[in-house]
Amino acid sequence: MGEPVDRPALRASALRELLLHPAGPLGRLEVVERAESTNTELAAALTREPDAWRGVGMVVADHQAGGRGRAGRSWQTPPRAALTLSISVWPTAQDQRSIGWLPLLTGLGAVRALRATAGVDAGLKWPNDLLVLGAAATEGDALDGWGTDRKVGGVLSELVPTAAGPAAVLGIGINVSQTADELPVPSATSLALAGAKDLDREVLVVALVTALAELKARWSTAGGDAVASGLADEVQAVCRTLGRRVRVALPGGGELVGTARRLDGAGALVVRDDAGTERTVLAGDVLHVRGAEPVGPGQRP
Ligand SMILES: Nc1ncnc2c1ncn2[C@@H]1O[C@H](COP(=O)(O)OP(=O)(O)OP(=O)(O)O)[C@@H](O)[C@H]1O
Ligand SMILES: O=C(O)CCCC[C@@H]1SC[C@@H]2NC(=O)N[C@@H]21
Repeated sequence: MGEPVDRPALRASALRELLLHPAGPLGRLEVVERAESTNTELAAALTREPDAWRGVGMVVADHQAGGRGRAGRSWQTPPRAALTLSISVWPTAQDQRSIGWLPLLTGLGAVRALRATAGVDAGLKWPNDLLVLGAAATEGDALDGWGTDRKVGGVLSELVPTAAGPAAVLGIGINVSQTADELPVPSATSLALAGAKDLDREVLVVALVTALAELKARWSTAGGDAVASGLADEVQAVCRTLGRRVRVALPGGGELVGTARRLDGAGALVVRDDAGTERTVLAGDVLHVRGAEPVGPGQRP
C-alpha cells in the first residue's frame, strides 16, 4: 500500500446551501460522517418518519463502511475517497409500472454528471454499473470481456414499503479519488485515475442531483413513460451493453449467452441467443452480466 492520502471532508454547509433552498431540488438532506450503508440508513428513516421525508430526500455519507451492491454483494470504498449517497423519491402508481427504468435513469443522470464535471467519457453497463470508457490500457485489465471499459460506480435501487406508500431509494456509489491499490477489484477505476485529479465531491453531488432533477421532471411530464419521454432512447444511447455479446448468469445456475439487442418498454434487456430466439431478462432476475467472446464466425449474430 502507498502513503495514507489526506482527503477533505464533505462540506455539509455548501451542499445545504446549494441543494436545500426553497427552489432547490431536495426537500431534505442529511450529511453524515459515517454510515454502514446510505441505502439502509435512508430506508430506515423513511420507514420511521415518512412524513418528514416528503419530496426528494438525500443521505450522503463522508464514509460508508458497509456499502451494498446487488444480490448481497459488497461495495467497498475508503473513507472520503468516494461519493456514497442515496436519494429517495415517491413513485406514483403509474411510475410503479415502469419501475425497471429507475436504476437506468439514475445511471443516466450519473453519466451526465460525470461527463460534465470529471470530463470523462462515461457509460452504463446494464443493469446498474457506471463505466469509464477506455480506462484500461488493455482488454486484459478491463471488465471481463468488456473492451477497455472499467467500472467506476454503480446504482442500487430498492423499493421501501412505508406507512405513506412505497418509496424508491436510489443509491449511487462513485469512485472519486482512490489510488489503484485502494480499489477492491482490478477491473475498477476512480475518476482521479481516469484523469480528474482535483474533483470536489460537492461539485459532483450538485451536478448529479441537478441532472436527476431534470430527468425526473421530464419523466413526470410524460406520465412516467420512458419511451414517450425520449428517456429510453437516451439511456440506450449510453448503454454499452447493447450490441455486445453477453453471458448473463441467472439464479439457480442457468446462463444465457447471446447478443444484447435493446431494452424493452420496461427497461428489461432483450438478448438474442445463438439459435436466433429473443429472450428478455429483468434486472431483478439477473445475477451477473459478463462480456462473452464471439463463439465463432458461423455463430455470430
Ligand atoms: N468501489 C468499487 N468499485 C468498483 N467495483 C466494486 C467496488 N466495490 C465493490 N466492487 C465490485 O462490484 C461488485 C458489486 O456490484 P454488482 O452487484 O453490480 O456486481 P457486478 O459484478 O458488477 O455484477 P453485474 O454485472 O450484474 O452488474 C462487487 O462484487 C465487487 O466486485
Ligand atoms: O455496483 C453495484 O452493485 C452498486 C453499488 C451501489 C453502491 C451505492 S453507495 C451508496 C449506496 N449505499 C449502498 O449501500 N449502496 C449504494
